[in-house]
Amino acid sequence: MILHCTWWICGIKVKTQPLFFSRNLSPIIISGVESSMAMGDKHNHKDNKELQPLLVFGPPTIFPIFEAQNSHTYRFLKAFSSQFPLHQFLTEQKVDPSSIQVILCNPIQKIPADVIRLLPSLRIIVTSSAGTDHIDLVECSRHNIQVVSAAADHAGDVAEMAVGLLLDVMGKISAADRYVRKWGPSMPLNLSFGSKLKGKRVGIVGLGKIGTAVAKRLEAFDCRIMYNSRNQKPLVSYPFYSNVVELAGNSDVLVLCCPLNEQTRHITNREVMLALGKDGFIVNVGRGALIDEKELVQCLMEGEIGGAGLDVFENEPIVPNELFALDNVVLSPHASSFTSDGFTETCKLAAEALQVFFSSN
Ligand SMILES: O=CC(=O)O
Repeated sequence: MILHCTWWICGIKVKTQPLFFSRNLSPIIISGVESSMAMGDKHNHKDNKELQPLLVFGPPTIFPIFEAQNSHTYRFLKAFSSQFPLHQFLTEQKVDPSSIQVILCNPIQKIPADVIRLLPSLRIIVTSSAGTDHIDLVECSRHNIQVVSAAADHAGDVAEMAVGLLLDVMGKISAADRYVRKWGPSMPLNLSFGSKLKGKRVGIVGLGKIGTAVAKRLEAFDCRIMYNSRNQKPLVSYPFYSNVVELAGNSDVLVLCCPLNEQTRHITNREVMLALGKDGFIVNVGRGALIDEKELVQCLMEGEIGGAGLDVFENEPIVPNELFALDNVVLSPHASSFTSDGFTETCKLAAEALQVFFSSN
């Protein structure tokens, strides 16, 4: 059987094969970090039936990958090439899946059980994310495959994105930007007013490292912080709500920061959004499936909530079309942790993880 990886750039299938070999000549799949920049492109891989690769890494991307010397993938490859003698393939390649020992992936690229079963020599999966919900961990443990998160400590980066999305959607900054770009000399200023963040009641769902970093930053805006998490935290003085509907009912803003698991999937549903109310805002920097996306789209379209700032989506990189037409939504391509500094650190950690693995196994 032949493993065939295809990359997409700006919706165009390119014959670029991001495969290279580690020092013991086991192929490593680079599954490209830029694929997380893929939202908004209609030509996603689901639409393309002409080619049926076994694995499709790198759905349509916004930026050219291999030309851009400062692109994430380029830097990712470079980080590895200082550790391993790499042979990077820039033309279409076919690889025997039984020789693959390593997968490098980001949180958008699902590694389900059937992919794992296709790779009998797979020994380690290194993900650039803190979350591992995109990997079938049960199947990995069944086959003794190590899963490593190489995410740098990016709580601060994610928190900054959360605050940015919130300021943007409440202040209508992106909507205003779109408006000004079409602004002719005779066009009246008719953009509706935004809301201020100062003094708002903010309910944080998941008060871990990221949630705490969000709270700290929002305190500077005189926001009143409250939270929901699995358990009340004894050393935290913010009001605790064990029930998310009640938290929403007492908040002007909900910020979702918790990991995705069976307890948190769709933790924000229509009932929560109705409790938040027509002037309420939601920011999601956790995982798309923390919100029931269909119900979110409906609530946004019907004005049941004021707006949403979303860095994550339920079926990335697919974004519901309805959202593109809405001005009360700000969209970001699961990019909160990809600051330049953070990503450099992640590359280093991923390279170290592989080095440690191969020197001790
Ligand atoms: O999504 C990003 C992460 O899990 O680190």
